[in-house]
Amino acid sequence: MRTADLLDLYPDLPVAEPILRDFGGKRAFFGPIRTLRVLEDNALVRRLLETEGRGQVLVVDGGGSLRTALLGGNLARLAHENGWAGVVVYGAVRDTLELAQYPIGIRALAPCPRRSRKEGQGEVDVPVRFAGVTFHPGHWLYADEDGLVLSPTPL
Ligand SMILES: O=C([O-])CC(=O)C(=O)O
Repeated sequence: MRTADLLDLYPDLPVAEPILRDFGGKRAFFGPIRTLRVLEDNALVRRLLETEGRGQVLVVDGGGSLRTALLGGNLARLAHENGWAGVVVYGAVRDTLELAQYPIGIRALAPCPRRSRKEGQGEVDVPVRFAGVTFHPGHWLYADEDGLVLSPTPL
């Protein structure tokens, strides 16, 4: 269902502030949320995307840093191959031409050509907050051209 229709039905659903740009090959996507909190280190992003996605959406709180890219073409291909519905990054991505070729949702603040560290620092499946909303692991995310909506249950 379109996010606008969801909001007509459920006007109180949390809507993220429109600060994220669309980089993926699929503009509308949805799924249950997994989360990560990292800072300029994307080893955990790879570790999660290496697992079966089963239609989930990985939400990465990168602290809003635009100094390094947390996702690029290789990780986007991995996400697609492993069945993730999308990746939402509060931070930067790179290889943007390649990202647009994979039929998954990808949202991020901006592009940045510099790679991230690979140390594996960060937290997995903790509630993360950005764009004025809190993303809880296990809650559902619905995204399309109009916005990004959250729900504690599938709609
Ligand atoms: O490996 C990285 O740090 C990110 C990247 O460029 C890719 O996913 O291709």
